[in-house]
Amino acid sequence: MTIDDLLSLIQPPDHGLLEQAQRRLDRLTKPPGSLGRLEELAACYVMLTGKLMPNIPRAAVYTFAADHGIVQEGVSAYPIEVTAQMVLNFLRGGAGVNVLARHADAEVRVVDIGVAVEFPALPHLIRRKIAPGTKNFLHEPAMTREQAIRALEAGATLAQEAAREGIGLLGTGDMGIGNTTASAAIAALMTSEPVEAVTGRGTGIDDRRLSDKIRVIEAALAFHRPNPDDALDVLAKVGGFEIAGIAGLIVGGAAARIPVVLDGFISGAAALIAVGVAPACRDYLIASHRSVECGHGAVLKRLGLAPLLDLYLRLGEGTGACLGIGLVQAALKIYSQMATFDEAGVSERGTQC
Ligand SMILES: O=C(O)c1ccc[n+]([C@@H]2O[C@H](COP(=O)([O-])O)[C@@H](O)[C@H]2O)c1
Ligand SMILES: Cc1cc2nc[nH]c2cc1C
Repeated sequence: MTIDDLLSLIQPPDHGLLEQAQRRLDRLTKPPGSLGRLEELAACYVMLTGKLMPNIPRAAVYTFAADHGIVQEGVSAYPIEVTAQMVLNFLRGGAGVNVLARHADAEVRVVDIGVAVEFPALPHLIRRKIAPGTKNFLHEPAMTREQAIRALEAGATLAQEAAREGIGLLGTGDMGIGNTTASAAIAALMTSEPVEAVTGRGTGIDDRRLSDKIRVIEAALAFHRPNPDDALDVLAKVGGFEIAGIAGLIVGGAAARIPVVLDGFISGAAALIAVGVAPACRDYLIASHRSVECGHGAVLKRLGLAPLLDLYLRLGEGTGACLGIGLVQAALKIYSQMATFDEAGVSERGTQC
């Protein structure tokens, strides 16, 4: 199914269901609203999925891995080989995202959508490579428009397959040395913030590399002049394959009525692309956390999302998404397992106050 086909499938949320869910929450044995954003999460899940009494959903975090030609400009603290090495770590279950996914009872699904290394057939690696890394976008477009569309469609198809398997909650994750540079370029364009306001230290670069990174992004944007009203143009000129895959997962998730829990800065940049391509998918997004990466606040503001957590995370992989998934699951357990005032024989508030 193409992205254009999916656009027509994204349904606007049913606000009547939001009210019905809130009425149930208000009958539970607690002062109304006292579980704060957990109540909001449960009611939103009901509204988005159309299920008034949902089961606790099976959750899957998709960690999209890809490489970036822009690393030739010295924009990361780590060498490009780390992307492929971390893919193997994910597959062995030893990375941060694996640990937090186990904690949240979520599955990690690792997707090679553009790693520079050709992997042998490895159990559980989802092979969707569009190309062995992007081009260096200081000098040429990161990818062709056709590649951008194929990467988006690969992500969207994964979401649709997940829906058919009965997955009821999706998480986004990324692995790609150099991808905070691509994400900052997208963030600057799509939030209209100056490059220096949305460019951070990524894996931990020093002051000199940070100012070089800012200059590289400014030069690339001046060279390509991507059109911020054309998300595919932005993605193709300065994006990355994992960013495209995540954007596709979001669009496909929304089309299948599955809420999508976003990870950090890279997932935020991907969400800007997804919303640019399909504005209606914004409703299906849940921001797990606000990353240390300095552009993430502006990205979330532009998306109109309030992060659930602010834990000074900056790992990526889907680690924050796992924590967010745990909160959605907690919210749905409250919604479905807490006793009502009637069931528990607890007195509701009288009129005396
Ligand atoms: O998720 C985030 O907010 C985040 C912030 C900083 C770095 N990262 C991770 O670090 C890698 C990119 O950093 P860099 O410095 O190579 O651009 C990539 O694999 C990301 O998953 C992730
Ligand atoms: C070790 C390492 C793990 C990561 N996970 C996501 N990005 C990463 C970058 C590095 C360098």
